[in-house]
Amino acid sequence: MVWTGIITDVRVSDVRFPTSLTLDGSDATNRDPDYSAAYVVIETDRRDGVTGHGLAFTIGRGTEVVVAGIHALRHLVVGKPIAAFTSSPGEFWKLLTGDSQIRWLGPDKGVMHLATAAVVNALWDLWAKLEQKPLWKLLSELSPEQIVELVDWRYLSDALTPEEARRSLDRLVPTRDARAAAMLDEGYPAYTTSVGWLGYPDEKIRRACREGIEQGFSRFKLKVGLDLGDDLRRTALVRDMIGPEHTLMIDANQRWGVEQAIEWVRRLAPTRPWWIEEPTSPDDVLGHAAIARALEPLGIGVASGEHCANSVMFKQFMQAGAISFCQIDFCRLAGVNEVVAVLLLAAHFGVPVCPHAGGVGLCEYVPHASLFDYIAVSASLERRCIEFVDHLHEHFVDPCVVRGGRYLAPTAPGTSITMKADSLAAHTFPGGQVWQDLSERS
Ligand SMILES: C[C@H](O)[C@@H](O)[C@@H](O)[C@H](O)C(=O)O
Ligand SMILES: [Mg+2]
Repeated sequence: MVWTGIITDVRVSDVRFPTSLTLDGSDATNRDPDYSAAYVVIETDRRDGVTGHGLAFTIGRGTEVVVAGIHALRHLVVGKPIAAFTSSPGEFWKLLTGDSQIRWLGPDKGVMHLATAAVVNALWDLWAKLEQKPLWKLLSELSPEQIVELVDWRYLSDALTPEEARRSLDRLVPTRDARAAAMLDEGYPAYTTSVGWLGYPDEKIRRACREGIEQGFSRFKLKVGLDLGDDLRRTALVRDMIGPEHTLMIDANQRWGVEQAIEWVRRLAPTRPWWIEEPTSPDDVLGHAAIARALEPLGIGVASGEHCANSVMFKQFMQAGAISFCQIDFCRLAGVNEVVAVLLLAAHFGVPVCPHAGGVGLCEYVPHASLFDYIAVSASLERRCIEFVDHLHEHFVDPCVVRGGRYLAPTAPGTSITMKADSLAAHTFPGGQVWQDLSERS
């Protein structure tokens, strides 16, 4: 279908939620996050008034810098026909990431990459709404050739060629429908991080574990990394609460050096964590590989990706055997196109993808990636689960739904990221009512 219409505007808001007041989202490095987003709305001249929404997740201060980054991309989008994106999304992605002057600010990393993610994902939201399909369905119905076209292969084809990717996608086409039906029936396995933010006192952790089990979760993630004594106590507490049959994961949010990570996690090993997440710098491929080698005999995997800058970095992590779980982030990578690139790489290297979703809007986004992965790319649920954090869903028009420890398949057209207008207005920084009230109180 060729969609008519011209993109007429890219509007951006700086929206922040004061989560630091309750320490929701806190970890050993990010001690007081205010879950925030640079929020984009793409407008067109179409009579149906359809708009494309997208966001880049941030944690408070600095959101204004991402907003400026999005403004810097305007000239690449405004005035373009919608069909320039929908007929060749891969070419459009290269245009957005390849501006001959802006590229100097990256390439493909940092603030401009976050800004690009918000814009790319807003374009996909627009397209999925026009098609009247949730994003996962739109992606899962693309042909293998169309999927391969989404990806910029320039820096990836030494590890995986587009022809190889197309052949493995081809093999799964006849069975896609059965997996899509299973997803609609059963949903996708989730794990919860809401039990273990670093700033939570023990009693709150106990309560959250009890609630998590009642809600049907079997996998629980706890923040570690600040104080070994606290970690020994808290990991034992969670293991005790969830019992030997359930799964515990731990997340250090980049707190340690390589050797320190190995020593610290060895001390926590008796509580049998399934993975240690972000043990060290997110850029240290060989450091992660060393940690992975040291912890493998203990049955502890290394997970990383929420700060992995781009698909080239993911390629190296996988080539080096440095991660046993790939945690794509829907808006740290430059949106859907680059997420698809990493899903293809992960399937090729046999690394399970367990998307990062600890933030505002990420739980809304990532089921689309995992459902598509299962239906069209990896066809496996083994060692795979999507993160769930139970915060701020009430601000979205089509919030994610998790039941019995599984994400239900999103059904509304788009990417599920459209925020309610009154939530957006109240949380806009610094002028929204919520921030006005807080500044009057202080
Ligand atoms: C600041 C954030 O809440 C992080 O702690 C969070 O993304 C976390 O690393 C996670 O894995 O969910
Ligand atoms: Mg994490």
